[in-house]
Amino acid sequence: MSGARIVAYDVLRDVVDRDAYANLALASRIRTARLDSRDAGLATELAAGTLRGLGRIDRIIELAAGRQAAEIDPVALNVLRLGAHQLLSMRTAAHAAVHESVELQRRVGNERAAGFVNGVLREIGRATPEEWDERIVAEAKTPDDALAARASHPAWVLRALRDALRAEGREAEIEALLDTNNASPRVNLALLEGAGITSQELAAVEPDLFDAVCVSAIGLELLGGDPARAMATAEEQASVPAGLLRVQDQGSQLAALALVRATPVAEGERWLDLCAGPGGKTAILGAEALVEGATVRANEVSEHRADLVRDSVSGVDALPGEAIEVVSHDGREEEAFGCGPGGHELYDRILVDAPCSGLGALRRRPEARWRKQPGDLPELTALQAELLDAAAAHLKPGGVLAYVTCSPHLAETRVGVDRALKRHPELRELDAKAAVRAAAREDEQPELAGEQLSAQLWPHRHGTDAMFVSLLTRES
Ligand SMILES: C[S@@+](CC[C@H](N)C(=O)[O-])C[C@H]1O[C@@H](n2cnc3c(N)ncnc32)[C@H](O)[C@@H]1O
Repeated sequence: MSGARIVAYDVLRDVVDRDAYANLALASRIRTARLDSRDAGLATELAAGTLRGLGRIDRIIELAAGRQAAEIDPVALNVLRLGAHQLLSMRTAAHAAVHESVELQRRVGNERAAGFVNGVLREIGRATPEEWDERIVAEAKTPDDALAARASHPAWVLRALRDALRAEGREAEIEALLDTNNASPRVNLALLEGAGITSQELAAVEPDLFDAVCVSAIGLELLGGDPARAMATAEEQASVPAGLLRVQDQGSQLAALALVRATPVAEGERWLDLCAGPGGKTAILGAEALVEGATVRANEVSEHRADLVRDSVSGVDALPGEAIEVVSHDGREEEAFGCGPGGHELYDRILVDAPCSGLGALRRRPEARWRKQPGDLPELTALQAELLDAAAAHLKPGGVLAYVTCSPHLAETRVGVDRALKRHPELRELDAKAAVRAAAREDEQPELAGEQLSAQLWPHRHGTDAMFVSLLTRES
């Protein structure tokens, strides 16, 4: 019985039965089990792949078992899910997947259910994955249900993603997007200003570790292996200061850089990151601010996440220059902006990286699609509007406000921006597409569709999370 399979089973149970976050559970279980990097990779693919595919996998298990998933013993169901994922998506040899799953059932559950696990997985192994997909599609009630079942997304998420693509005339790309959401993304890194070496130079020094052919001007892709080890190698071999090479999605990099590239920066500018935790974009802004002669204040409502921001910017803070101020307040309150009684602080650039549904990062958060509900949206969009209003009130004339979400859901993107523009006639939208292009590598310019000035990035097109960026300025 391989350690990887036991870790994957434990993670599945942590996430499905105990509401844990898959990425945190994986890191902790892999560490405790002391898996080597090969087994860690296998455990990650088993657990994350099973969680992404849960909708499709459960449907197929139900057909093969002849009963509803809710009627199956929870331990055996999780064992079956891992086994089915190996048979349907990892193309593990059927005898190996069945044998390992039966052994796993004996180890973590009761012996009596081992025969049931054996029977259901053998039944699944009798047809090809394509034949199973035909069966689940055939019994779906609507075409949306059929696509949602095959591509393992809740139908409401599928519709929200398709609406956002349709707004750009790209509705036909929905299947490509859903398939990309189901694949493990490469680890992306950002190499911050102040590192003394560009991302292209670092990739040239360590060609076995990094590839710099990617969309963000400061981005790198990890070619494989452990990110922590790769970062340590960059420190040792290329003298990259600690904390300046960081794991970060490239869409997230482009969103932060777009705020800086939107207009020329003047010496002494004051920047505010209103919803900063855990601080990925704050670190980029801090490093850029050192070069541009600006200062950064980062605010985050949660004390714990404000501590994560402090950790995140420690590498930038160690560079000579102005330190980044990190505070913890509700971004809708005056204190977040550093206003004393009667005072009214204004900023040249404000980032509102708003709390959102996260539907743009489904690749990276394997369980997220099953946890979100359409009912979450009204509360989120109300909070996004209030944070935007508070930021607008503290934007200098001629300043730039970046409204960013890690979601392409129209209610959180265009609709939110259009409503804000109606509430604030003093605001005008800038060309975010141009700013995102200015943040991208010259030879990897992202193709950004749609007539609006805002920019929507897509996993299947740009290899990034589906980040949305709108840039607003206050008329002088
Ligand atoms: C999308 S995340 C920001 C990600 C971050 N900018 C980064 O790149 O690492 C949104 C953050 O907003 C915080 N938040 C939620 N409500 C808030 C509020 N009322 N005021 C300020 N921050 C808030 C959340 O705790 C969360 O850390």
